[in-house]
Amino acid sequence: MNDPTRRIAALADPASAGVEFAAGCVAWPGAVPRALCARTIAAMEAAGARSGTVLRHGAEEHDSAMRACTEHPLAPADAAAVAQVLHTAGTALLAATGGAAVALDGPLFCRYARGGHFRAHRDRSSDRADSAVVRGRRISLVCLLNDADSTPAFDGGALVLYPGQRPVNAPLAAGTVVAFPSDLLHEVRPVRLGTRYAAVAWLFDVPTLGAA
Ligand SMILES: O=C(O)CCC(=O)C(=O)O
Ligand SMILES: [Fe+2]
Repeated sequence: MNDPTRRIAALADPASAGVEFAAGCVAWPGAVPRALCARTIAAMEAAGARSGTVLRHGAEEHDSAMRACTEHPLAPADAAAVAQVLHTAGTALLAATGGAAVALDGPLFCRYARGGHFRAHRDRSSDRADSAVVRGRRISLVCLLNDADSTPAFDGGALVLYPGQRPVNAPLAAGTVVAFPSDLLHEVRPVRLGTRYAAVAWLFDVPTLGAA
């Protein structure tokens, strides 16, 4: 058995465990143990698949020119450990920047086959037709579950962020958690070979739900 607890504890201090690779963007290498990555990929392959959508003015649309991947709904028990690591990482980043009450949306477990991609977009919406959860997104969290050196492996599929003048490639190795502001422009470049597996989640502002 792997021991995610030890890794989560290491995330409690983002300054020591995380690397700020661009303004406001932090990576925690090895936050999700490799064995958990492999188990999650197996669970994704065993789960159903639906083609990925994009949210436009309150509606989920299929647009494979914009986003080509499949989403795999895992049983809560299979998703829980990865979700907890993503939640802990996002909370650590928010704590460092002064955060409000937030909750986790996701994770979504996404599979990008050869040619799969997600063109430049922002995860946080300002369209009032979109849900409060999407309008309230503060921190985007991504954990790649495999990389060029894993089995299965893939090539291409870089996560490129646009925090300033120059694009920045997120340091995505299997098990690394990357956190960045949800209003930051970013894209997943096309997968050239193999299959890319990733977990994606968002911390969103609870007050924007209007329930408080
Ligand atoms: O898989 C990734 O690296 C990021 C995916 C993404 O940007 C998204 O799902 O919104
Ligand atoms: Fe995104």
